[in-house]
Amino acid sequence: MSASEIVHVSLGERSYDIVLGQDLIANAAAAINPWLAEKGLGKGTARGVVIADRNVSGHARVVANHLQAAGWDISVAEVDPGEASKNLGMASRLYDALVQLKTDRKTAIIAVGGGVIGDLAGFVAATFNRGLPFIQIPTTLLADVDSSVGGKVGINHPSAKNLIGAFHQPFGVLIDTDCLKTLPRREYRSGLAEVVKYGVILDADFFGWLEQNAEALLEQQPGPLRHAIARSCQLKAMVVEQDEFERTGLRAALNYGHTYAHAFEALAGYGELLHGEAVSIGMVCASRLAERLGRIPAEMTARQIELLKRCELPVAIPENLKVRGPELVECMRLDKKSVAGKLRFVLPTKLGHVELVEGIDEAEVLAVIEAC
Ligand SMILES: NC(=O)c1ccc[n+]([C@@H]2O[C@H](COP(=O)([O-])OP(=O)(O)OC[C@H]3O[C@@H](n4cnc5c(N)ncnc54)[C@H](O)[C@@H]3O)[C@@H](O)[C@H]2O)c1
Ligand SMILES: O=C(O)C(=O)C[C@@H](O)[C@H](O)[C@H](O)COP(=O)(O)O
Ligand SMILES: [Zn+2]
Repeated sequence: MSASEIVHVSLGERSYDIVLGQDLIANAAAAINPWLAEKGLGKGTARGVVIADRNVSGHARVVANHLQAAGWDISVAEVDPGEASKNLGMASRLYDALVQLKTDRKTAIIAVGGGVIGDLAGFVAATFNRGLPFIQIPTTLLADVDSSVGGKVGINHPSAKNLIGAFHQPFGVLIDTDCLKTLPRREYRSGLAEVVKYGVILDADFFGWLEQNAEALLEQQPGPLRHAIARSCQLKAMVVEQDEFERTGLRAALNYGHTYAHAFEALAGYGELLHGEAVSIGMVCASRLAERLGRIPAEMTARQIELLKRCELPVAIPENLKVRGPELVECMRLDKKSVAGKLRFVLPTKLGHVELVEGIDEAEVLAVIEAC
């Protein structure tokens, strides 16, 4: 077993560590206790609620049993798996559970699961009692490389993704790659889309490395897997440190492909397309849009498509999904990057660099969808 590594996210008093390794959750207190102590929550106050879904109840039990054995007063709240659970109704049921448990401001919310659990539990942690300590224990590749880091938490509105939310940084992120051993293959591939995203938006060398290692990553070879997760976390941390609240436009880079993707997810019905699948198609659309506007050569889109295909991700809208036409643009208008009802897109300029662009003709936006 190799040693853990740490990526630090430097955000003043909201700073935290991402600990990455194997065989970590069975000894979670070793990481979590110091995180609580650093933030002024002493050992004697170790109280927590683990929030998980049914598919990860095994991993949640390992965490809960261990924390209990380590002296914590621990409870577990379980929600139904899947994107359809990331809503106000489920948040409300969790609030009820926290009331029942007499949750106080020193009770830590511990999210054990994928991005749905992290976003939902994080949103509840951000809002209950005006904010509870929050710990992320991701169990999907997507959550390892993206959703557990950076503090965006939230729930979907029926009309648009992540419309209701907050910025609520975790006290720490514990990534145990052994959890991925139980993850279905389709879900694993979905996470690869966000990994490819980092290469396109921030790091041409990393994109090249992914081209060299796509098959090894698909096979979950430990070395390449660990490098992909660590590099993704480093890149996300670097962006979040510079623009935590998405004010300057820098953090918007992480939204590459998401203006299209979020509309696909909402219109198809939450859960039909996995988030990473939608992001994969959305990146192809955004890249084609940049091409149509003369911002990049066709070769750059072709390289992305090739890599995404090798990651066994979709690069075109599936025939059976009714996500084309003007209603798609209406849905996109609800995107949080929009200003005064005008769409803004994250578009590549070259491999490893993107820009936030406004004033794009909607006919171009729609033309790209027809081509996808
Ligand atoms: N906050 C952010 O910065 C951010 C970033 C990216 C994505 N997201 C959000 O994350 C969500 C997608 O996250 P996701 O792809 O992890 O989906 P998910 O949380 O729905 O998990 C995928 C599926 O795998 C199951 N699962 C999870 N871990 C497992 C494991 N180890 N073994 C077996 N089954 C397991 C889950 O029960 C679920 O059915 C979307 O809602 C997206 O909007 C948020
Ligand atoms: O952390 C960010 O910032 C991101 O944009 C990461 C995205 O991968 C993620 O899907 C995020 O939830 C999108 O946020 P939203 O505010 O655009 O809904
Ligand atoms: Zn995403």
